Amino acid sequence: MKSITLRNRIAVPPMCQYSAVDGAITDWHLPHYLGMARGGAGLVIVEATAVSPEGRITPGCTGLWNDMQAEGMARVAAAIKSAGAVPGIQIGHAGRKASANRPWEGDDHMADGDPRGWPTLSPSAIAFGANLPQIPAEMTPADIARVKADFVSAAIRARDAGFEWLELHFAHGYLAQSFFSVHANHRTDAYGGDAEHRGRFLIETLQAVRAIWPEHLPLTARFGVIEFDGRDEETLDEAIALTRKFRETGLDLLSVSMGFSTMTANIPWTPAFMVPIAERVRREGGIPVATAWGMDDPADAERAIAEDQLDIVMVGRGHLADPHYPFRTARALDLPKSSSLLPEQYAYWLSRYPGPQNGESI
Ligand SMILES: Cc1cc2c(cc1C)N(C[C@H](O)[C@H](O)[C@H](O)COP(=O)(O)O)c1[nH]c(=O)[nH]c(=O)c1N2
Ligand SMILES: NC(=O)C1=CN(Cc2ccccc2)CCC1
Repeated sequence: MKSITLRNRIAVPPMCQYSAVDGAITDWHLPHYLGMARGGAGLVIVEATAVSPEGRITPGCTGLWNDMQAEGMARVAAAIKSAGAVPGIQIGHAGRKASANRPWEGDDHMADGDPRGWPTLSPSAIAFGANLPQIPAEMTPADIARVKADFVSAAIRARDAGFEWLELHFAHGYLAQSFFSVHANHRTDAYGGDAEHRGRFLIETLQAVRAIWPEHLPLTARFGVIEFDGRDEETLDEAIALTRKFRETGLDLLSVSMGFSTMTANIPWTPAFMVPIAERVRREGGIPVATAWGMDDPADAERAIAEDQLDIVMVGRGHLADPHYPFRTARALDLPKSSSLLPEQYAYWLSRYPGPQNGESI
C-alpha cells in the first residue's frame, strides 16, 4: 500500500490497554506491542490514542496532545518496526463516551464529584445511556474547529514519531461516529441533518489530516458502517456513499467496523460476521478494506483474503491470547517455513529440532 509493504495480511487492530498515565505510555506498553510484533503480524496498530485530554475514554488512555507523549510513542513505533511489523497508530476522540472508568473498574462514567473526571462533548446534548448516562455538552462551532485541529496536531506527532500507518477512529460510538449517527447527532446546522451533513465532520477531519500526512504513507480510517439498530440498509447505503467521498478525499483503506452508538444494538456475534459487510463496502465503495470480529479461525481468515473479500484481516483478542498468533496460524495451515515468522532467536530452534512445538515427539 503506497510505499509500505506488509510481510503478510494479518494486522493487530488497535486495542485500548488503559495503562497510560496522563496520556503517556508506561512500562506496560513496550513489551505489549513488541511482543505482538515479534509474533509475526504484518501490521501492528497502537490503541486508540486521544487527540486531547478530554478525548480520552478513560484516565488510562494514551494521548498525542503533547511532545512528552510523542517521545514514548516514538519508542513504541521503533520497537514494532524493529520486529519487522509496520508500526500503525489510531487517533481519536471519545466524545460522549469519555470520562469513563476502565472496563474492569465499572466501564461507566466517573461520578460527577470524581476529580479524575471531566465534562464530555458530543454533536448534540444526548447521552449514550445505560452505564454512560452523562449528558454531553453540544459542541459549538469553536469546539468543532478545535477538535479538528487537535486531530491534525496528533497526526503530525504520530508522523514525526515514526508511525507509517495512521487510522482515524470513526467507529464504536466515539465522537466522529457520533456525528454520523442519527442516534447521537440531532444538529440543525451544517454538521447535522441528512447523511451528507452528518458526514461533514468526518470528511473535514480526513481532509485536514490528509494535508499533513505523507502522501506515500497509508492514511486509513476505522468506520462504523452499520449499527444493527433496525435501520441497517439505510445506514449501510449512507456509509458506502460516504466511503466513496473518503476515497476521493485521499483515504487509502477503510477498516470496516460497527457503530456501537446505541445501547439497542443487536449485534450478531458470530465468527467473521463482518466479512460480507466489508466485502460490500470494498466493492461498492471502491476502496481496499480490512475488518475484524472473530476472524481467528485460519480457514475463515485465509478464505476472506483468497476470495478477495478483504485486503487485510484484523485479529484482536486472538493476539491477546497468543502474541504469536500468526506463527500458530501458519503452522495450523501447514505453511512452509512457518517458524520464519518469528525472530531468528526463536525460529532457529523451532525449525531445526523436533519437539512438542513442532507437533512431533522428541
Ligand atoms: C481490549 C480491547 C480494546 C479495544 C478493542 C477490543 C478489545 C478486546 N477494540 C476492538 C478491536 O480492535 C477489534 O475490532 C475487536 O476486538 C474485534 O476483533 P477480535 O474479535 O477481537 O479479533 C478497539 N477498537 C478500536 O477501533 N480502537 C481501540 O482502541 C479498541 N480497543
Ligand atoms: N476504543 C475502542 O474502540 C474500544 C472498542 N471496544 C469495542 C468492543 C466491544 C466488545 C468486544 C470487543 C470490542 C471495546 C474497548 C474499546
